[in-house]
This record gives sequence, C-alpha cells and structure tokens, in this order.
Amino acid sequence: MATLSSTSCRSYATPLLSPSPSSSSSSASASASSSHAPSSSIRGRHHWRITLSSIPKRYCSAKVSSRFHGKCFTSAVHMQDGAVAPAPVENETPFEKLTEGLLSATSSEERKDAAEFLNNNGSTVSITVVGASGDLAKKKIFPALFALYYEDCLPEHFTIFGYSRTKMTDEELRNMISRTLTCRIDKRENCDEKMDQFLKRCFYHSGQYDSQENFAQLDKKLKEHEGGRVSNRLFYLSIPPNIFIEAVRCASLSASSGNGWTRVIVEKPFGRDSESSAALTKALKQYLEEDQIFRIDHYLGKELVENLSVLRFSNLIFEPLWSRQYIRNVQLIFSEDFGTEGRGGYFDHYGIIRDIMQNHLLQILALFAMETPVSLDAEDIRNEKVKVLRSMRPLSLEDVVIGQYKSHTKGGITYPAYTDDNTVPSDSLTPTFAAAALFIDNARWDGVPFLMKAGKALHNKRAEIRVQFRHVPGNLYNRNIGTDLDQATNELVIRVQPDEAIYLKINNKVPGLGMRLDRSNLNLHYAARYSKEIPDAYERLLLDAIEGERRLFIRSDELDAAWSRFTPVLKELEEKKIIPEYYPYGSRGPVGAHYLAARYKVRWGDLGMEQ
Ligand SMILES: NC(=O)C1=CN([C@@H]2O[C@H](COP(=O)(O)OP(=O)(O)OC[C@H]3O[C@@H](n4cnc5c(N)ncnc54)[C@H](OP(=O)(O)O)[C@@H]3O)[C@@H](O)[C@H]2O)C=CC1
Ligand SMILES: O=C1O[C@H](COP(=O)(O)O)[C@@H](O)[C@H](O)[C@H]1O
Repeated sequence: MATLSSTSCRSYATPLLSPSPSSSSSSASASASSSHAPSSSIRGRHHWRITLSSIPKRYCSAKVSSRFHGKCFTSAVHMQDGAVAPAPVENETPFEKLTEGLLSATSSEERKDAAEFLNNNGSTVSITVVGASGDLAKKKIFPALFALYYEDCLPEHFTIFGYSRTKMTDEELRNMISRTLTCRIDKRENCDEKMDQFLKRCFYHSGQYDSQENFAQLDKKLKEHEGGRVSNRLFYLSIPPNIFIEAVRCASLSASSGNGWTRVIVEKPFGRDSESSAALTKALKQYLEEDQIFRIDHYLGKELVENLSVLRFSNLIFEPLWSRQYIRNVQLIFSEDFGTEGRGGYFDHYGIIRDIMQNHLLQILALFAMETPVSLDAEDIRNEKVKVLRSMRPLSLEDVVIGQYKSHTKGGITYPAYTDDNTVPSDSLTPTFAAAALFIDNARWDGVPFLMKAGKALHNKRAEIRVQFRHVPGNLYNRNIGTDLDQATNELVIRVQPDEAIYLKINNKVPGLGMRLDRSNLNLHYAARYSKEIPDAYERLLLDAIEGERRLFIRSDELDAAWSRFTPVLKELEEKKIIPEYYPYGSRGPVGAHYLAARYKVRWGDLGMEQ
C-alpha cells in the first residue's frame, strides 16, 4: 500500500496537511511563481513551474507540462509528508484537481488514501549510477541511496541501475555494493531486512559510455521496471570527466524519459579553468537544459554548511556583526591527514587549488558572505552567491602560497612523498597544499581578508570556518589581557568536520576574589546535543536531485564566476613553473602560509594554543 513515505525523512516546522483554513482546497489557489509562460522546452515539451500561493514552495511544488496524450500532466510534486507521485489531471484546472484531495484531507486516513491515489496513478524514479564499478559509486553513492531508502526517503516506486563497462551480473553488483552499506548507528532495527529489500531494487547493465546502442538497451530495461508508470530518470555521472559529454550524449539521446523528467548529476571537476569549464557547459547544453543539470559540490550537502545560513539569518545576534565593521578576517580551512593515495593520476592534472579551493571552499565563502537572499528558493540563493563571487578580486600570485608533501619517517614508519606515487611524474610541481588571501570588493567586506588553506598529508583531518572578530575598542580589561590582543579576540568556529560543532570563544572572569580573565567556548557540540547520526552529504544532495531542489547545486553562471577568480593565477603558477614549498608528510604545512597570513595581520586560528 502506498504510504506517505517521506514522513520520517524530512521534517519541516509547518505541517503541510494541517487542517488549517489556509490548507482548504478553496483557499489554496494555484499560482505560477515565475509565470504561466513556458520557462523551458525540453525535447519539444513545455514546462511550467506552479506553486501554491498559500503553502511555502518548499513543501509543495509542481512542474506541469502542457500536453501529454491530450492531458495536462504534472511531472513532479514534492510534499513534506510524502514523495507524492504525479497524476494525469483535467486540462483546465491541473493543480487544484491534483491537490484537491490532499489539501482537503484532514485525517491521516484520508491523507493516506489521497497519497495512495496519487502514487498508484503516478510515477517512478529510476536512478542510474553511471560508473557504478568505481570508487565514488561504491564509497558514497550506493551507501547514500541505501541510507535514503532506510529512512523512507525514496519514492514508493523506484529502481536503481548500475551502469559501467565492467561485466557484472545483477547479483555481482549487489554483492559489490552490499559491502559498503551500513545502517544508522542510532537506528539498527531491521537492518539486514532493509538491506535485502534495497538490494532487490538494484540492477546492473554493462555498457560503453559512448554507445547509444548500449544506453538504448538500458532504456529498455528501465522501461520494464517502470511498468508503464510515468518515468522520471536520474543519471549520476560518476565517471572521469573526459567521458562526461559522450555519456550525456548517449544517455540523453537513448535513455531520456519520454514522459517525465530527466536529470543528470555531474561530478566535479567541471573543467580545469574558465575555458574548459565553459566548453563543458556548452557541450552539456547540447543535450540538456540548464535545469536538468545538477552540478554537485558535496560540501554544500554537509550539515554544518547547510547550517551556516540558519545560524546567520535566524539569529538576531550574528547578522549585525556580519561585516567589515566587526569581522577582522575569515578563515576557511581544509586539511587531510593522508595523501593522494590511489588518486594521484587524477590529482596531478588538477592540484589542490582546483580540487578543494575553487569549489568546496569558495562555495562556503560565497554562502558565508552573500547578502540576505529574497527567499530560500534556489534561484534567490544562487543569485546572491553569484553576486559575491563577481565582487571578488581575482586572486593574485602574491596572495598565494603553494606546497607539496615530501617523504617523512616517524615512529619507524616512512610516509611517501607525493611524487612517490607511480601515477605522478617524478618532477611534478602540482601543489598538494595551498594558502590564499581573497578579497570581496563590496561595501560589506571591503578590506576583510578571507584566508583559505587546503592541504593533503597534513597532521590532521579537518574542515572549518573561523571568523575572527575585531579587538574590543578601549577594552577596560586590556590590563588583564596583556599586550597580545589577538589572544582575547572573539572567534566563531564552525567545525564542518569531524566532530561537528559551532563554538564561540569569549572572555570571562575566573571565579574567585581576584580579577583574572580566562578564554572559554560557548559550544554547540553536535554529538552532545543530538543523538541522531548526521546524514552524509551525498544523501541530502541525492534527495534534493530527486525532488528537483537545486539550491545546493551549482548554476552555470556561478561556475563561470568561480573559475574567473582562479583561472589567471592557476595559469600564472603553471606558466612560471612556480616551485612549491616542500613540507613533510604529516606536518602542519609550509611556513609560507604563516607569512601570507602575517602580511594581513592574521594568525591562523587552527594553530593556536587552544583551538
Ligand atoms: N572518488 C572520490 O572520492 C571522488 C570522486 N569525484 C569525482 O567523481 C567521479 C568518479 O570518481 P571515481 O569513482 O573516483 O572514478 P573512477 O576512476 O573509480 O572511475 C569510475 C568508473 O569509470 C570507469 N572508468 C575509469 N577510467 C576510465 C576511462 N579512462 N575511460 C572510460 N571509463 C573509465 C571505470 O568503470 P568501468 O571500467 O567499469 O567502465 C570506473 O570504475 C570523477 O569525476 C571524480 O572526479 C569527486 C569527488 C570525490
Ligand atoms: O572533492 C574532494 O573531496 C574529498 C574530501 O571530501 P570529504 O567529504 O571527505 O572531506 C577529497 O579527499 C578529494 O581530494 C576531493 O576531490
């Protein structure tokens, strides 16, 4: 029986189907958000975005394509309480008709009936992992899909297909992926049973990435599983970038949905500079509309990155401080305590600036620094991010320090140099570490250094945002603090991983009769505050792609703006063959990073006595 399947999966503050006056069918009039005019044309069919004016778009939205077999037809309806499938409806009043039952349903039984009606008449989602035999698919994508299934987040009718060149049976694929599936630590009930059920929904098709014929065979198998329902198809391109375009061409020409939506998740790297990125976008757009392309940056799916906007825009105390007036500098720090291990071939072509800074750290920076968006809609948020990126000064060579790790022996163990990797040329100058100072030339951030630091084979694994506030003017307690005012600066730390936390360093008095000052943390430590396991970023992003939510995916103009800030310096580093500063595997990285920070009167917050 169809159920309101997403109940436990995504919860929002406002119940969609509460029996309030605003959710009655009479008051819930349909209105087009942008317009009733076609916003895009995909393979000859027109799409409109319709939202209910009385219900936040996040809870209920629909894409309505004008005519299909003479009927008006919704291709996706997303609701808080269930992945509600679309149904053909009358031509004249498409959305009201579709939702009438749901909106007027007040009891849970009625809601179930309404959802069942929609599901039974509805659609199916087929998810194809292209490059299923690969590292990312095994490590992240299949486990995330299972986690979504486990949490009842996937729609009632769904099928998962693995696609790659490796010859495998369905059973072999299931064996392969079963090794990486895990259940939530906080919810282990029926774990084995759930895994079996999930694996039964996974299938495999072996094919070449540049063969329309092979994708047509996949299409045939997908249709068999879709069983005549409206088919919605999601392709996840988990393959090396040099075969993206061929795979998109073949998938789109031979295996697109004929009557529902087709979306493609594209993994990074999106090119290696402005030109190659623009060429990739142009090539993808030969086969796909922009709203079908979901460019993934998995850092945007991380819990604490999601929380950044909540912290800032839902707490009165932060937003007034969020500018050059109170903030001295912002630091975005990424470190890994292992080298390129096994990925040297890929990495050597890109380096740490392209691998981490131009995408993950820059995305966080844009979210951190953007102006308040008009709403939480994807386009409103992405518009603000683009503005920040465009206000940034292109990075200059003087503001960049690069490093590369060298071999180091510690405790009798010898750790390899970057160039010891067989897939890396022995004379490679590719940076495995970089530090950079960036500036946003707008009224809010004029003169505030945004310092980035990213490195592999360092002493720890960490990703964090550090906000160092200005010194207290005329501080009455200067005498108690001493001459080093930096020691007393307020610092807000958003620790993205591991051990997620948000803490604010403050000064306080040590209890007692004297007047001694101390530094303490006001600490929101997630593990202590919440017993629930934090979902992996890929879970959030896959669910968003299934639901058509684009907020956490990169739009093409955002990507252009991001590349334009980094391309000149990347070219200069390569043309001038700048030699990286070598640092021992497992160390804190090159000292050059300290000189760079010092030039802007900054100390890296992660290297202090107490962090
Ligand atoms: N792995 C990771 O941690 C991350 C990966 N990414 C990105 O995700 C994508 C996939 O990454 P990952 O899984 O590591 O990649 P893999 O190198 O594991 O490749 C995935 C699959 O693609 C096929 N393949 C590999 N090389 C070629 C080739 N030269 N020609 C044709 N097919 C090939 C192989 O399947 P078969 O031979 O069976 O066809 C392979 O199993 C890449 O774009 C990567 O940049 C992004 C972030 C992190
Ligand atoms: O995109 C990438 O990210 C990983 C780090 O991701 P995380 O979620 O484990 O922090 C990095 O190792 C890899 O080099 C890069 O391509």
